[in-house]
Amino acid sequence: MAFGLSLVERINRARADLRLGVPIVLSGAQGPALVMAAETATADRLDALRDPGLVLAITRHRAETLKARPYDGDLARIIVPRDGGLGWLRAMADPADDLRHPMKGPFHCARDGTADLHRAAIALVKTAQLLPAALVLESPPAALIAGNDLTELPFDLLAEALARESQLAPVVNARLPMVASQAGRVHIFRPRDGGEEHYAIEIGQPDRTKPVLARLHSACFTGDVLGSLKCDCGPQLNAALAQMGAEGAGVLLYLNQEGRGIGLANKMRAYSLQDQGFDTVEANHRLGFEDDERDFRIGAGLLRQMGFGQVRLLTNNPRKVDMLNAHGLKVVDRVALRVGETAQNARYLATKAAKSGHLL
Ligand SMILES: Nc1nc2c(ncn2[C@@H]2O[C@H](COP(=O)(O)OP(=O)(O)OP(=O)(O)O)[C@@H](O)[C@H]2O)c(=O)[nH]1
Ligand SMILES: [Zn+2]
Repeated sequence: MAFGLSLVERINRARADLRLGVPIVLSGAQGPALVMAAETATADRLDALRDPGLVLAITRHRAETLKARPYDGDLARIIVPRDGGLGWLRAMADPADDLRHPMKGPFHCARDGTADLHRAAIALVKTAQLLPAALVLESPPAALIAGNDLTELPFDLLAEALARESQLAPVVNARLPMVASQAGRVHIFRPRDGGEEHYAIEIGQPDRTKPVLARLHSACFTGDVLGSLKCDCGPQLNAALAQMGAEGAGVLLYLNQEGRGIGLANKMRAYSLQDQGFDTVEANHRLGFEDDERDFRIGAGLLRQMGFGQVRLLTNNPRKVDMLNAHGLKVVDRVALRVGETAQNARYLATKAAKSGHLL
């Protein structure tokens, strides 16, 4: 292994930079481009980037709300107006004040050239769990790059690197007696790509030659820890563990994909939009996200790595069944998990059934 930084290591550095409001460089055949996340951009750096060619890349979902033209299909490249300051930028990225200030346009959108660079910039900003909006300046003045020690990524390799299935290394496992079962064991897995750690809770000693009772649970701080009434996550977590305890065997994967993969801060933004009347899917879209940003391959990879080939899957989500079947697991049975319905989450559950294909 070379001593210098690998692409994955550079990507992690770039992610940290973007979260801090530091620009990064995407370099390609057309020369370098500067990228900065709209959410964390500072006024000084925005001023330094100001140029007639400065573009704000947003996803088609955000563009739809803003009534900007997504000439590139999945995204729009809005030319940053000369008087577009930090307030304008934040309001473009963050829908919090959309209803109070609905008319932000008209916008001029770029349609020449390709948007591959902008697409890669948005993907990277998303993996930093920031709002999916990125400032992009192609062909920047050399003085902005030279000597500024900015993290540089080869843009042509970026999309593939970000889409690659993450490999998880087992770190440690230890016994954990729980209310649901005395015979609990927690395994910690760490992705080699620098992403979030994920956990497996093994109950008893499941026979690897038979289908195991399994659950893929996505982290929900509000539901799992705080007892939120807005979703059914906490009761689902406890019911799944209880069923595994009662049967004496099972495996629950606790995947750190909070808010269906958008992170807790963005989920709270979505909750705030839900208080303005939007449903769970509409709220994600207004923020610029897909309704589900989770990488379901992680669960399949973890189960395989732990030696499981067949599962009885506790879920109401047919996408989880399809994903496991497509990635080397055999779902021999889907076990429904309907618990924790409240007056406050009735609309949320109805929306998941109507729009996300959840089974009632
Ligand atoms: N973005 C967003 N995420 C939410 C919202 N409510 C709950 N979540 C997240 O949704 C995820 C729920 O995941 P799961 O329990 O795996 O649920 P599921 O995909 O509905 O499937 P099953 O529970 O298996 O039927 C968690 O990551 C929660 O944090 C919301 O309104 N917006
Ligand atoms: Zn939840």
